[in-house]
Amino acid sequence: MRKKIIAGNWKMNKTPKEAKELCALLKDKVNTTEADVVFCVPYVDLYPVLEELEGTNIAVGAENMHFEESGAYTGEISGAMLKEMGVSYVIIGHSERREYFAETDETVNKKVKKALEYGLLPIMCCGETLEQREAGVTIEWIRMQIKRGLAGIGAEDMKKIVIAYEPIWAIGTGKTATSEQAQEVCASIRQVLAELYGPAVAEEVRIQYGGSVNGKNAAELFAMADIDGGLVGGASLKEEFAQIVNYKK
Ligand SMILES: O=C[C@H](O)COP(=O)(O)O
Repeated sequence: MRKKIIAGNWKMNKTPKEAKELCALLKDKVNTTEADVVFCVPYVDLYPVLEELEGTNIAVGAENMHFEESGAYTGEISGAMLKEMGVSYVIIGHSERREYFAETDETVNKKVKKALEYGLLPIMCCGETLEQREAGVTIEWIRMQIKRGLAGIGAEDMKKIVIAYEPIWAIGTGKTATSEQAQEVCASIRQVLAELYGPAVAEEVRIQYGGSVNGKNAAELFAMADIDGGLVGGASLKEEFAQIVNYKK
């Protein structure tokens, strides 16, 4: 049985002071779940959040990292820097990074490899646009993103990676994929993982759904056979996140 993993992606929200306040509001309320809980926060919030969450079961993640070791990459952050701070997870290839910061499956692949090298657990994102869904190419597109993102990664490393399926049309729009739509794609991701790594590895990998997850729809989405939790944007910035994390209660 796969353990659920529910991660908040704060995106470009919360100053360090506000980050501490949000942690203080949420930590006791989310520390009680059986699921793994991760707060993925802006770089400048990592220290205050790590400090505020010390002694809880809540893990801390970054929202991005660079694929190079170090060097002349002004404004970038390396895997080594994140690891030394005590960060556990890192989101890689979010659709907003692909859209606004020219990330490609190739850079995603390099970042996933570098994260693993530093013992960071990647949350690798994939997802289709509305046009792709309407054109009926969703599964084909997702299969390609998964294969390219994971190129050259071995089975043992694969077990450490979390895949987040986020249909772009459902992000921040209030338009959630139905649980059947989300399940269909998550099952197809597990299928491609089985083809690449064998069924045993595919069964171990955790696949999240993301896109307008909220306190009301979380239980139904997370009850689907191949959905092992969520990557939550907007609702992770408020008390509602506790409701999502405690979806069983
Ligand atoms: O990473 C999180 C997703 O982009 C979902 O964002 P949302 O929950 O605000 O739709």
